[in-house]
Amino acid sequence: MDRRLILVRHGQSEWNLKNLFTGWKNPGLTEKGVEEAIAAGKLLKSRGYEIELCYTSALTRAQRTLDLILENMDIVNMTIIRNQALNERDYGDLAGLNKDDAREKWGEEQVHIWRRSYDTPPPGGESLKDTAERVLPYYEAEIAPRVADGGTILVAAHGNSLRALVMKLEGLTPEQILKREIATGKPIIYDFDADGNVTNVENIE
Ligand SMILES: O=C(O)[C@H](O)COP(=O)(O)O
Repeated sequence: MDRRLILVRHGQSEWNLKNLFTGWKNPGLTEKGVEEAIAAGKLLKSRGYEIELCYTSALTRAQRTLDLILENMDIVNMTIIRNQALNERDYGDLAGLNKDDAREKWGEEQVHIWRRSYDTPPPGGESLKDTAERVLPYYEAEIAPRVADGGTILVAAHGNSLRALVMKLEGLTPEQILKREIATGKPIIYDFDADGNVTNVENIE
């Protein structure tokens, strides 16, 4: 029996394009973001996956990405569970600021620490650790049991909510997660054994 989890970061958003910190703000997808989501759907369809259930965040860019993926897999009547536990990390006071302007103001290194370190939060926002502390309990309580039931579960979420999950699923250290980037619209596929251990990881494009 397959026990599979597919993670996809939303396609490029309007604020990704403008290079703005986004977090819990709610911009839509750009045309490129729509194309990325369509391509992800076609790719997953070509693999022949039968999706049992889908999860996404409370934010439009992830929801729309999931809708486009399902549409392009020719899937209708899918159960989609939306929960803000899967939202992007809250970027706090940085939300809406330009990332290059922030580098000029606070320096390259400080901004990199806010964006990629494990436990240093941006001012007024969530660190990756804080993000993991809401993503992982939700994953353990709601998603992991469904994966264990068998079939393929699809999650469309965000760069940092997915980094929190990837860190756990791949057993990465805080140093290793610092370097991990999650590309928009590129599925990451995990297979599990009956004991819930990851047996295979595949990045497809
Ligand atoms: O919330 C955001 O600004 C981005 O989607 C992710 O940001 P990051 O690349 O700084 O983690």
